[in-house]
Amino acid sequence: MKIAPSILSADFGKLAEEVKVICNAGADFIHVDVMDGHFVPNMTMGPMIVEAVSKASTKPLDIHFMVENIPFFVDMYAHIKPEFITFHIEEEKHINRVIQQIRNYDIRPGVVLNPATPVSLLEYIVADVDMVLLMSVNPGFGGQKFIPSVIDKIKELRELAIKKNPNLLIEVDGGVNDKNAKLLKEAGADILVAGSFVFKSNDYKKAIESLR
Ligand SMILES: O=C(CO)[C@@H](O)[C@H](O)COP(=O)(O)O
Ligand SMILES: [Fe+2]
Repeated sequence: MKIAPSILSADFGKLAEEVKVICNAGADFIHVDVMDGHFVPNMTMGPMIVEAVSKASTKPLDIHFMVENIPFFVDMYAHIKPEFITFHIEEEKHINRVIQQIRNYDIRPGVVLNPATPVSLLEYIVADVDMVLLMSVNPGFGGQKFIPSVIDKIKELRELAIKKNPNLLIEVDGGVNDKNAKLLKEAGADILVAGSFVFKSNDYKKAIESLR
């Protein structure tokens, strides 16, 4: 199981230090939540801050866009060279075009589903992405309560992936903790994002290990 701590819950007053510490504590990826104040009612990090995070990080970045006008954001953040860029399908009319736009930068594309968005919408997309991120909270904020219906969605997506994209990575984001991590793994998740569970603990390494 790979763990991607979300720096949304880190101390932004010492962000570079937090990134270095979390990398040494065993993070596999650094999950970066980019919010624009339109798609979600919160704003987070512009490209200059994400670039500073990337410079401090020894692990690849996993950028989660919660934004409108996705192609504009892809062009604005691509030079940072994250491992993944994921975007919400609820927002994009031309999903295949954006997937290709991300690939043209040699970045691995993924799509994100809100908790109420059905897996069936992925039938003709799943073969074209490297990752699907299933939200287990409504996006916008860290520290929210886990929505358990994501467990059935992971199982459904794993079935679809077996048929259409056996290498697909399934990532889960929102309210992940040491109580639900095992269920998420058993359902078929490959990568767990965790913000408050890791960054609000006194021992990041122990918190990451407990999720794994
Ligand atoms: O994308 C988001 C929130 O919209 C997440 O990545 C959060 O940052 C996860 O935080 P926790 O729920 O783990 O505290
Ligand atoms: Fe996220």
